[in-house]
Order: sequence, then C-alpha cells, then structure tokens
Amino acid sequence: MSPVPENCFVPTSEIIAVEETELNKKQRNIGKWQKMAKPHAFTVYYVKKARNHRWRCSDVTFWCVDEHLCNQWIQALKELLEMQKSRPKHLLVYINPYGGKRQGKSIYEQKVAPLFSLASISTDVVITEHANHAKDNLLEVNINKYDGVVCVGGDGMFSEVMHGLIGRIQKDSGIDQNNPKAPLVQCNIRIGIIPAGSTDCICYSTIGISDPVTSALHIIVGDCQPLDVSSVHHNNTFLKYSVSLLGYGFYGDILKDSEKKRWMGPMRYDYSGFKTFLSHHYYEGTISFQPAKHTLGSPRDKDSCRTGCYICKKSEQQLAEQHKECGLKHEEDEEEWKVIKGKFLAINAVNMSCACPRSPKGLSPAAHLADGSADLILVRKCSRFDFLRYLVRHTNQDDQFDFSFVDVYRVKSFQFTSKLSEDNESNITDIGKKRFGQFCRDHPACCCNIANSTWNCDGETLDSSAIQVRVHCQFVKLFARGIEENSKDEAVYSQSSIEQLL
Ligand SMILES: CCCCCCCCCCCCC/C=C/[C@@H](O)[C@H](CO)NC(=O)CCCCCCCCCCCCCCC
Ligand SMILES: Nc1ncnc2c1ncn2[C@@H]1O[C@H](COP(=O)(O)OP(=O)(O)OP(=O)(O)O)[C@@H](O)[C@H]1O
Ligand SMILES: [Ca+2]
Repeated sequence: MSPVPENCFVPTSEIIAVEETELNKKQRNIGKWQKMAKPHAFTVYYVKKARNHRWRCSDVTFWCVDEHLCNQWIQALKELLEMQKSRPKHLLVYINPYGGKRQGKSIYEQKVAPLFSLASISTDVVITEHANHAKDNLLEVNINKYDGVVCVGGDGMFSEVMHGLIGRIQKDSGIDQNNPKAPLVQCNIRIGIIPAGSTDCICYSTIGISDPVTSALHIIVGDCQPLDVSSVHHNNTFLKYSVSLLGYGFYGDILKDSEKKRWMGPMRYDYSGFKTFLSHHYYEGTISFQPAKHTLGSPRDKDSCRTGCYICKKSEQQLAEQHKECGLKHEEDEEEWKVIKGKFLAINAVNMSCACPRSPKGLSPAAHLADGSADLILVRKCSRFDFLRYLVRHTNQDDQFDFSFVDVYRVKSFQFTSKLSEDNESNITDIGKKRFGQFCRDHPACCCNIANSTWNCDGETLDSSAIQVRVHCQFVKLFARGIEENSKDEAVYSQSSIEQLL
C-alpha cells in the first residue's frame, strides 16, 4: 500500500478509477490483516498533486472482511465516477512522431495510454505520416462520435488540430473564413495536448508545466479551459489562427532560420536565437490597433491568470450577453484605432502569457487565457546590450516592460504594414530595392532592414507581412484546468478518512 498522509481527502472529481483488488498471499500476511480469514479489497486511483503543478496518479488500497460491504463501496464510488459527466469516454488521438525529440509515440504508449485505459477511456489513434495529416483528417472524420481530440506533439501539432477543427465547424456552418468580419462559429469540442514538442508553450501556459502525465490526468478529469484565438488575414484572404505568439522581427527571424535546422531538434531555437540576436535587425512599419476596453485587466498587472480567473469569467459573461444580442449592430468598427509608426526589433502579439520552460513567466506574464484580448508588445530599435537586458528579464522576476524602448498594449484587433510594402505600393522600382538588399547582405553589421521579416504564427511562418488580426474571445476549449494557485498546498489526500468508514 502506498504511504499516504493521515486525515486528508480526495475530491471525487480527482478520482481516476476504482477497481476491485485481488490480494496476493504476501499482502494477506502483513499487519492486522493476517488474522482475517479472507480479506476483500478495492483500490482507488487518484490525482496526487506534486510540486510545480505536476500531477501524478497515486493509489490506495482498502481492505475489509465483509465482501458485501466491500462491493457496496466499489459500487458507490463507481456511481460517483459515472456522475462526472464532463469526463471524456472516447477520444481521437493524433500523434506526431517527429515533433520535439521525436518521442511522441513512445511518450503516448508508455505514459498516456495506460492512464487512459485505467480511466476506461477508449481511443482511436492516428500516427501522422506527413504535415497536415491531422488537419485534413479532421475535415472528413465523424467528429460527433468523440468527446474530444488529443494531439501528441508541440505547438505546431496543436495548431494543426485546432485549424482542422475550426475549419471543419466553419465549413459545416457555411461560414467563409476569408471574410475577416465573418461571425465565426465557436468550437466546443475540447482539445487535449500531450506535450512532445520543442517549445510546448500552449501546454505550459495552460496548466503550468510541460509534462505528459500531468496533461493526461487533466484530460481524464475532464476539465475545460476556454482559449482566445486570433484570426489572421491578408486583405480578404484568411491566413491562419493563432493562440500563442504572433511575432514579427526577432521571433519571426528565429523561426525562419530554425526551420532549416529541424534536425537539431529543440536546440535549433537556441542556435537560431543566438544568431538572430547577433544580427540585430530592425524593421520599419506601421501598427494600428483597437485597445481592448472591455477587459478589466492590464498587461502591467501583478496578478496572473489562474484557475477560475475572475477577469476571464467577466469576459465570458460579456460574450454570453453579446450572443443574446446577436443580430444587433456592433459598434466595433467605429471604435478608435491608435496608429504607431516606428523601427522595431520585435512586434509580439500574445493571446496568453507564452510561458514555457525557456521563460517560465512568458512574454507577457499578466496576459489572460480567455479574456478576449491579446497583449501587443512593441520593442523599438535599441542597442544590442539593451535588447539583451530585455531578453534576460524573460527569465527572472524583473519587469520586462519597464524599459523606455518597450511598449505594451492590451488590444482586441490590430493591423501591421511594413514600410517596404508601403513603399512598394508607392511604386518604388524593384531593381533599386534589390541593389539595396544586396548591399546590406554584404554588410550585415549595419543592422538595417534589408527586407521584410516574417510573421511567426504559433511556430509557423506566414506568407504575408501585411496582416489584419482580430481576437475571438474563448473560441476554442482545452482539456485543462488553467494554472492552479499554489496547487501543492491546496490538495491533501487521505486513506484513513475512507478507511475509518469501512
Ligand atoms: C540570455 C537568454 C535570454 C533568453 C530569453 C528567452 C526568451 C524565450 C521566450 C520564448 C517565448 C516562446 C513563445 C512561444 C512561441 C511558440 O508559439 C512557437 C511554437 O512553438 N515557438 C517558437 O517560435 C520558438 C521560439 C523560441 C525562442 C527561443 C529564444 C532564444 C533566445 C536566445 C537569445 C540568446 C541571446 C544570447 C546573447 C549572449
Ligand atoms: N508525420 C509528420 N511528418 C512531418 N511533419 C509532421 C508530421 N506530423 C505533423 N507534422 C508537422 O510538424 C510540425 C511541428 O510539429 P510539433 O509542433 O509537434 O513539434 P515541434 O515543432 O518540434 O514543437 P513546437 O511546435 O512546440 O516548437 C507541425 O506543424 C505539424 O504540422
Ligand atoms: Ca487573452
């Protein structure tokens, strides 16, 4: 029997399974049970909270002499489990065998599948054979027979599954995703993430750790965490959805360089990060945005988004009211736009903190998972040393927004146009530009903007630098509880409390 502290409780919502237990001879011959003629037993498997938001499956076995009483307990506990209606029973699982350190398949088979089977969850598993396999499959599969979709991989794999699901729902509802103002239909099928990628920022930012067993347990207990999603368009063409980072300049350049070095695995980001840091390119452009006036928080708040966050709850109420009023004209279009022109080392728009193992507090520590806004971070041209000071603050407790060259705004939509595209539209000859580009490639130390950067959209590059972005409040749902406040101290479990009742 596993050692458990005295006088503690297990919430039924965190019981994973209850099973009748066959006691072997050795077990029967220990302690007070050796005097019993024929002890009966059952085992309760439950979520045990460890440090740093880590969850583990623990178990405790209860013995008694009375077979009828033992069966009554098993029956009662199973009935309690049956009452947990939000738990998934049948899941569709996509595994990217090439994400991160290429361990997706073994992580799933060794750590996740046994837990799903213990929790009586049945699965259909697809091991992807190429990029977009999961996305294409979701456009045709009968999704109604599943209680959720699980992706085993990184942020790119999550993005694929999310695009498949959102695209499928819009297609079924006859919504044209190319129309930037289309009233998109929310995705209510929950997505679970088993982290097996290189950054795993979505998993880390939604449960507080990148750990496959913890994620599997969040899926099993059937929690639901809504997430904001940004739609990205170029004129009237839909490009992508984003849930974590939309980054131009620094993070776009890192991604573009790192794509050629996929063979390096997760290390490619550190290598390309170092190279990009040294290149120190800045980009000129114009950014216009609509401030998110509806939300209660601000990006400079000291508190971060946690389980049951009241700021996200408030946005949920507002969303419900908007749905009720649907049909009435919204004043969104008439609301003020702020315009900022400048030379930027990085433009980052984040829908969530973007915390990950490299930066445990993330790019915007006070960003909310489901408040209907994104934090727009503008890092203007500054010295290499200052930019390094800014980056280092992502890894410690100091405020990364407390710099004269960094501005942060909470927004509900924004647009960006690079100076190069503006100039192109004003008919500057291409030949002259190419010459300029050549000159600067020959003199990389000058740091000037030889070309456009690329947008990094949740780890994938976008084809266009001019984009229009709109945040959709609580547009997808995850199997997650959010990040729990001080989880270790809150949860205390006991064998003795149940044992005394037996
Ligand atoms: C001195 C150390 C400073 C370290 C600063 C670390 C800040 C890290 C912030 C990470 C933010 C991740 C945002 C998430 C993005 C995901 O949607 C996306 C898909 O998975 N991942 C990436 O694009 C992958 C992005 C990967 C970014 C890696 C950045 C590494 C920077 C290294 C700079 C080195 C400077 C050294 C100078 C001596
Ligand atoms: N079988 C496959 N072969 C090649 N590429 C695949 C396959 N399955 C999925 N992909 C693609 O691989 C890309 C990256 O995968 P994934 O996100 O799992 O790992 P990663 O890039 O290492 O991690 P992260 O996104 O966290 O940085 C995804 O965009 C996905 O479309
Ligand atoms: Ca948000």
